[in-house]
Amino acid sequence: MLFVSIQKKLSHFQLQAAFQIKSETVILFGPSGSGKTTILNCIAGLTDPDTGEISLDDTILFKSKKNKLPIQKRQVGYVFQDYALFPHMTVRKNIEYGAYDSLVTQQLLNLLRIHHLADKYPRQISGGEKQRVALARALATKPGVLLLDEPFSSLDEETKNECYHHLNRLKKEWKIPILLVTHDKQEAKKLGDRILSIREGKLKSLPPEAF
Ligand SMILES: Nc1ncnc2c1ncn2[C@@H]1O[C@H](COP(=O)(O)OP(=O)(O)OP(=O)(O)O)[C@@H](O)[C@H]1O
Repeated sequence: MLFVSIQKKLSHFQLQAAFQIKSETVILFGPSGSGKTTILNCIAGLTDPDTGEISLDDTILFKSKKNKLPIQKRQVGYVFQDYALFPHMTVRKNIEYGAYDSLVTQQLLNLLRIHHLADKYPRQISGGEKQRVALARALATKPGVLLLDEPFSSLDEETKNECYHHLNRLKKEWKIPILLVTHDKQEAKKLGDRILSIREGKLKSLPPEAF
């Protein structure tokens, strides 16, 4: 379980976030600049809260600026908005980078149905395929939590639906907490078990029916 209870002063408001995520997909939904990426970055360790606590199962990720786990030890899988694949590496090498063991790369290539792309470079594959490679790369480290920052925003409807299908399959097989940022109500409905709405750094829990 992921536990987050943090405070951080941002330029125009105070971020105050408190939530827990079990083996489920929680959507973080809110306008631009409301603090969504900052929450993900605090969990991943790319930025620090001012105060608060973040833990994953029995491991404390953050308790204070002096008592925190380094990024590489956090077991957090993070898929950024722009995928950030390494352009000079093949799909297989991208996934192998930081992989837990060599078997896992092949399993992920199969699971996400991208085995036929293993020897191609990112410039040679489509947006939806890149998206699946980015997911595979994040999962190759066997993370205890998966963070997704608007990963499907630049995809067409058909490719989005395909990615939703893969993500829902992953959720069932991996049983880890997934926190997904999106602006898209349909996406929130299709993927979310729960929805956290955020406005100026304050969170509110919404049932999916409210959408
Ligand atoms: N380290 C920081 N210190 C102070 N303010 C920050 C810091 N990082 C981000 N901000 C500000 O905090 C606010 C929230 O930014 P954040 O990137 O978390 O929003 P977001 O909800 O992810 O937006 P978007 O949907 O546009 O990506 C913005 O006004 C941003 O300028």
